[in-house]
Amino acid sequence: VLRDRRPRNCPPGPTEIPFFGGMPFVDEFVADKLKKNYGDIVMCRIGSYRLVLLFDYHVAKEVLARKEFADRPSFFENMNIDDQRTGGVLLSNGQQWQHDRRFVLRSLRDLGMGKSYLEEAINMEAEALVQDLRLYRAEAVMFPDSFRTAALNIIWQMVASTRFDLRSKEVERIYNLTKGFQRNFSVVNFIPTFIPVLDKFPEFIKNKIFGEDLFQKVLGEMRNVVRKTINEHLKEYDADHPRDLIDDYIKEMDQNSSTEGSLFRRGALDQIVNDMFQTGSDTINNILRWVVYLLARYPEAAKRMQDQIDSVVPRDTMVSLSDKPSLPQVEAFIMETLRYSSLLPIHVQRMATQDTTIGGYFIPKGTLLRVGSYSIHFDPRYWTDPEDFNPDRFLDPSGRYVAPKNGFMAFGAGRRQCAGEVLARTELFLFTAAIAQNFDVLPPPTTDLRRVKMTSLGGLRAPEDQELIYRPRP
Ligand code: HEM
Repeated sequence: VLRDRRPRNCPPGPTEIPFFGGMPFVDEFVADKLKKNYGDIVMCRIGSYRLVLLFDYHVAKEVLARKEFADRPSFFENMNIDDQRTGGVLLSNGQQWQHDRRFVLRSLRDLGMGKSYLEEAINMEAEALVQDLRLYRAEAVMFPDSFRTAALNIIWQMVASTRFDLRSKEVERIYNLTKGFQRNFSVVNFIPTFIPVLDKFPEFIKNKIFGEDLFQKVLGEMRNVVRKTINEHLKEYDADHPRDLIDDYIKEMDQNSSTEGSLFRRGALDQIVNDMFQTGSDTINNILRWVVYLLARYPEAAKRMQDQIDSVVPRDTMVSLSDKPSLPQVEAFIMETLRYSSLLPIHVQRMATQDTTIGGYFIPKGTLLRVGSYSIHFDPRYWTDPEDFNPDRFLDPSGRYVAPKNGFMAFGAGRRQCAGEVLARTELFLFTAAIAQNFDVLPPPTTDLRRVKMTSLGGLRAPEDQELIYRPRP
């Protein structure tokens, strides 16, 4: 207990109980209270770990770029489906992470991230989405399943050359797997991770109390889906015609098969594909929920966007990336959606790999680190009237789009900045433009959208399920 005492000159924070720690769970509201009580750099205990939360943009940007904060926590490896548990991008560290991240960025770029091939694929999906929304005939419906399928289709086409029908049942099955963690897991499941002594309990007790077998079951199901897809690719692989990210990787494995210690390994590929699934579909699905919710809640902003689209693109033509410079209203709406939604309100954990300091405070090795992007995005030091949804904040007096200089943290920063940012922004632009061009999104008559609560499922902040009307524009 004595050894466990808080070291001197650590950042301020709530009282700790030696050995057991402090708070079990931090969401954006808890984080906001911590910021109000203790300032921009706060330390709290989560079980046996110490966690530093950063709430100031400049501090966060500087710290995220540092080498000693580039790692994810070591317990992330428990969620890795690689047999060596070191592969992939999101959960891994060190040489294998660098290697796999470089491969993923290169492969996504070669497959068209930000290029016309990708634009075609996204616009095909956007067109299918528009057709699907028309099928509801302006009746009030909950957020449609087609959002999640369209999102999954883009990443899955790049990774595995597969596209699903927007109402496919197969997608529901795959998607439920990626949601499995979120739906089935509460903070209780992670208690043994944070209080390692509990990990020594007998298996049946851990299963009963902490649902550990459920965790392994979901992980196993994901591993099966991923492995089946890769095995099919291995059978069909043609070295002269690589089709997608999996083929690109198989090619590298082939070419490096005689190199001893090559990091191109089957297990790493399993986890890379899993990463793409986990990071590439639900993020877009949830940000699309935000887009339609905000279109319905702020009809004046929607109208300004629609008027501009109509003045640039004929109604029967899809908006393209080359129209972007002429559509600052769309760009501004998207930036404000990213700020206002703060989709990842508290970013993915990093971990200090050595004793270090932040803002003059001592940070011991092994301390977890998270950035409170929700607090940063609503910080009056960087944003005027931050509680207002106001796309105009990104437009200059002549209506030109102006990128924010400070205070924006939606995709993280530094070495582990979101690997799919370009893809996400491209999807967001084309999907938002397609929906606004084709529909007036409206609340059902007696619904007050200001009352809609936000959920934080799996760490993604989004409006809870909500009926909206997608009325085709005349
Ligand atoms: C609006 C959508 C998205 C948002 C707001 C978002 C945000 C983020 C954030 C905040 C991080 C953590 C960065 C850090 O630790 O500093 C991250 C990591 C990551 N994102 Fe995204 N993301 C989005 C969409 C995507 C998409 C579509 C992909 C698909 C490829 C993707 C792939 C990844 C990966 C692979 C990582 C891990 C990077 C690493 O650890 O090196 N993200 N994202």
